[in-house]
Amino acid sequence: MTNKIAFLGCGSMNEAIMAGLLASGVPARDIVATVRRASRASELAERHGVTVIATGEEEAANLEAVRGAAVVVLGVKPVGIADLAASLAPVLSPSAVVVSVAAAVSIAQLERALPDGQPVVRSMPNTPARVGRGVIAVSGGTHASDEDVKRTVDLFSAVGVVVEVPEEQIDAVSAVSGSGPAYAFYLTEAMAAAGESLGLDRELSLVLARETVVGAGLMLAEPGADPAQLRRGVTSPNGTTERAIAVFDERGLPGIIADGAAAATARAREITRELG
Ligand SMILES: NC(=O)C1=CN([C@@H]2O[C@H](COP(=O)(O)OP(=O)(O)OC[C@H]3O[C@@H](n4cnc5c(N)ncnc54)[C@H](O)[C@@H]3O)[C@@H](O)[C@H]2O)C=CC1
Ligand SMILES: O=C(O)[C@@H]1CCC=N1
Repeated sequence: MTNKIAFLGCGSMNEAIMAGLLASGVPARDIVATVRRASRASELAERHGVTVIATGEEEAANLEAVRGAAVVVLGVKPVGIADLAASLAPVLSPSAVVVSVAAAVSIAQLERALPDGQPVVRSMPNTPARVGRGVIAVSGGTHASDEDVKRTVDLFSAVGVVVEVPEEQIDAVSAVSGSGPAYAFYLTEAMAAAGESLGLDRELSLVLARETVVGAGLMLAEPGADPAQLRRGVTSPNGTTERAIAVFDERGLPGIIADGAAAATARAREITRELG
C-alpha cells in the first residue's frame, strides 16, 4: 500500500493539516497538494518542501496528484466539491480513502459524485491542526471499512484529538470546534479593544489579550482541566473578575454564544440543501 496523501485544494484548512502532518514526521515525499493559483503553489512548496501543483482552471493537475494516492483529502469550498470528486474517477484507486474536510457536504452527496463503492470519510477538523492541537471529528461513509476509518483516524491523530461521531452530529461539531478557533480569536480581539477603551495603547492591549488567551489555552491543555474550575481560580469573592462575569451573565453572553453556534448549524443545513 502506498503512503501517498493528496491534498486537493490547499487553503487555510488543508494547509493546516498538511503542516501538522509534516511537523509530526510524515515525510514530505509522501505528500502532494493542489491549488488553483501558481503563486500560491510556489509559496506552499517553498514553505513546506512538498510537491504542489497549480490547477488553473484545469482538473488535470488534480488527476496527477490523485494517481496512486492512498488517501485523498478534499479541502475545497463546499460549492464545487462534488464536481471535483466526480472528475477524479479515471485515476482514483478503488481502495483510496476520500476524506472530505468540507462543512455541510454530506456523505451521500460525496458518494453520489464518486465511483460506486469508493470509501469516504467525512471529517470536521479545525485550523489548530497546524500546531498539532486540532480536534477532528470523523464519520465513515457507507463503503468505508473499519480499516479505512482507522487509517483516517491514525492520520488525523498526528495533528490533534480525533473523535468519531455519527454524521448527524457533524454540523453541531462544526459550530463548536470547526468555527471555534474564530470565536476564540474574536474574543481576543474584543479583549484587546476593551483594553484600548480603558486607555491602554493598541499594541500593549493586543499583547495582553493575546498572551492571556494563549496562557489560558495552555492551562486548558493540562490533563483533567475543567474550564469552570479554572475560571473560579481567577474569580476572587467580591473581587474584580466577579464584577466582569456578572456583566457577561446579565447581558446573556452564554446565550449569545449558543445563538451564534445555532446560526452556524442552521447555515450548514442551508448549504447542504443548496448543494442539492
Ligand atoms: N478554514 C477553516 O477553519 C475550516 C474549513 N473547513 C472546510 O475546509 C474547506 C476549505 O476551506 P478553507 O481552507 O477555509 O478555504 P480556502 O479558500 O482557504 O482554500 C480552498 C483552496 O482550494 C483551492 N481550490 C479551489 N478549487 C480547487 C480545485 N478544483 N482544485 C484544486 N484546488 C482548488 C483554492 O485555490 C484554495 O487554495 C471548506 O470546505 C471548509 O468548509 C472545515 C473546517 C475548518
Ligand atoms: O466557516 C466555514 O464555513 C468553515 C467551516 C468551519 C470553519 N470554517
